[in-house]
Amino acid sequence: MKMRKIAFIGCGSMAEAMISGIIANNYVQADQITIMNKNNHERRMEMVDKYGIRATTDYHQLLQDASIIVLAVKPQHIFEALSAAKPFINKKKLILSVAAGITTHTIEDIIGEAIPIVRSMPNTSAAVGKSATAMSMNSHTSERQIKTAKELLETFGNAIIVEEAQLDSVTGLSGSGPAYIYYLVEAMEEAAAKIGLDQTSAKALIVQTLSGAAEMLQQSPKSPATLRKEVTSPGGTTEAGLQVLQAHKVNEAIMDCIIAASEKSKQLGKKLTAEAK
Ligand SMILES: NC(=O)c1ccc[n+]([C@@H]2O[C@H](COP(=O)([O-])OP(=O)(O)OC[C@H]3O[C@@H](n4cnc5c(N)ncnc54)[C@H](O)[C@@H]3O)[C@@H](O)[C@H]2O)c1
Ligand code: PRO
Repeated sequence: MKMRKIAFIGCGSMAEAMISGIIANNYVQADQITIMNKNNHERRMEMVDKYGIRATTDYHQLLQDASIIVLAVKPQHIFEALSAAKPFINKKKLILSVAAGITTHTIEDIIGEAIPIVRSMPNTSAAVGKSATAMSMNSHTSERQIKTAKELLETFGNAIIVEEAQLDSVTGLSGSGPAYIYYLVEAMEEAAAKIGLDQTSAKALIVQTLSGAAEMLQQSPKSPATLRKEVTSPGGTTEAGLQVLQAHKVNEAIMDCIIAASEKSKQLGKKLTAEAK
């Protein structure tokens, strides 16, 4: 177990997903994590009670002993949060941002100092230790700090290192990705009800189907297209279903969806960079 202290600026859904993974994996003791949010006292207390972590409303208290500062506020609140935190940030502390679209350059500009920054994009499956995370870092981040950040991110899933320019694409693909899957499941549940299946049976069948398909994709050397063809008997039921997806151009819709999300990540970054100047 590491002795370092971790401060979370922002304690919403992404921070909670990360904290639960960090604690479940004994990366640090719960009381080495301190959180702060904007003004939601109840939420802070809920997190303290649930995880045994600390909470504060004071930036000095939050950051004075922290060696890792996790930035987990919405992109539009980064400027405000970092401006308040700035007096307590120095180059000995590692900033680990999860904010969509916000570049390490923008963070450095707001702080006004050359500090180590890791920018990452996890997803909410961190809550069950299954996040697909990508990370990149600025040139002030040491090898040791890169290792530290990767280890921390790996407490709640897989983490890969990418070029920072690729992080907006990662955001559109896997950062937002769980939502696309949940959207699909919502539709599958509605369909199941329409064709006469009860909710409990439908949920069990859908979840096992998803997890089985994910396991196949992981374990089998076959491509997704080959695996799809193996389910699709000529003239059979799957073919009848897939024809409807093709008629609705669902593959194009999915591609457009991921492109739109990654474009939005780029725009969020540009907007904040412009505002920060
Ligand atoms: N939710 C996701 O699926 C997901 C996935 C990957 C990355 N992210 C990124 O994580 C970040 C947080 O997203 P979220 O979904 O957890 O949002 P959220 O709205 O659930 O949480 C945001 C938190 O920031 C706090 N906050 C706002 N302004 C603040 C300030 N000035 N000082 C301190 N705290 C402040 C809020 O009180 C809240 O606790 C975003 O930047 C988002 O891009 C989210
Ligand atoms: N959730 C955040 C958003 O929707 C970032 C990736 C997933 O902006």
